Amino acid sequence: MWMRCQVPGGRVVARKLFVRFNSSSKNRWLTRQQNDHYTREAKIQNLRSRAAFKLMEIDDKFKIFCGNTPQRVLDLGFAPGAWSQVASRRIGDGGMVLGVDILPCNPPPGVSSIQANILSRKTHELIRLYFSKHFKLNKHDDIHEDHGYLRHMTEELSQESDCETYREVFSPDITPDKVGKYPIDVIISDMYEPWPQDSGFWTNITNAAYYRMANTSGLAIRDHYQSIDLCDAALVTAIDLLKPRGHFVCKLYTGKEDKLFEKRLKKVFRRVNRFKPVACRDESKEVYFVAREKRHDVDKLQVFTD
Ligand SMILES: C[S@@+](CC[C@H](N)C(=O)[O-])C[C@H]1O[C@@H](n2cnc3c(N)ncnc32)[C@H](O)[C@@H]1O
Repeated sequence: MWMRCQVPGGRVVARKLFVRFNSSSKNRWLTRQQNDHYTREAKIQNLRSRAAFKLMEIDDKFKIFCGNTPQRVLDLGFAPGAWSQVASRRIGDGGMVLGVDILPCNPPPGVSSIQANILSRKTHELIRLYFSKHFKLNKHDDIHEDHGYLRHMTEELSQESDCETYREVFSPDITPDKVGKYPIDVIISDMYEPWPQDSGFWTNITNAAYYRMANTSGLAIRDHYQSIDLCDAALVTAIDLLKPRGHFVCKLYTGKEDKLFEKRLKKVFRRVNRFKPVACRDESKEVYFVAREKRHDVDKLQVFTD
């Protein structure tokens, strides 16, 4: 496989990438994928990954989406896009789905996306702008060229400040608060390990290890703590942007701090359930928290004070 890399001095060169698989673990992985009912079914239903079935189960049980109401949905860690597909099929006509992922990924039809790190404040601003101004992030123009996302790096955006899209997004004459302080009805977060990437390798953020958040390591403790960080980031997003009575779904790799995270959730939401969909692999340490009916007047500081 060839990869484009930046070398000191800024030059971009092509380098051959050698990936060595341990053949027995590769075979085990391939056999598991081929025999997996959900993987086959995802292909048949034109869904981007088997993860779609987890969200379907969650929604069937907890009724997160209302088919007859146009909801605004934020999908954190959306790539490759299966949850966004489920959300956009299950919300009412006129609803909006925005996917955010640190990796570049073209969103499914009807979904907009930002390539951005959820740990960055700039990302929160962009999410708010998207939902309040209703601009389309995946249209093809000079900012979104080729990739269907808006880059969140300030310096990149300011280089584009002459273009029409920049003015459309950031011009002060459009009221950002068109939909109020809390513009989102549902936040879903499946953030964790990167999906296997097959394009977009040139992108700075993909190759900059510093920005990459997590990758399942098989070390339960490490996976758990990194997962808790991402869950807290998703919860902060919910406190800041989710409307009162809104719903929140969040994946967690279980461990020592589950109870602490659940306690935080209970300060923000009236109803909190822990759920492991049948579609999760048995050996997986993941569970989902389904938190419904966000409380009014949540105090962020108080939520994170134990
Ligand atoms: C398991 S995948 C999500 C699968 C997705 N729900 C679907 O149905 O297709 C987890 C995603 O979280 C993303 N992610 C991890 N850390 C992130 C961060 N700090 N900000 C944004 N996305 C992140 C990864 O890049 C990866 O694509």
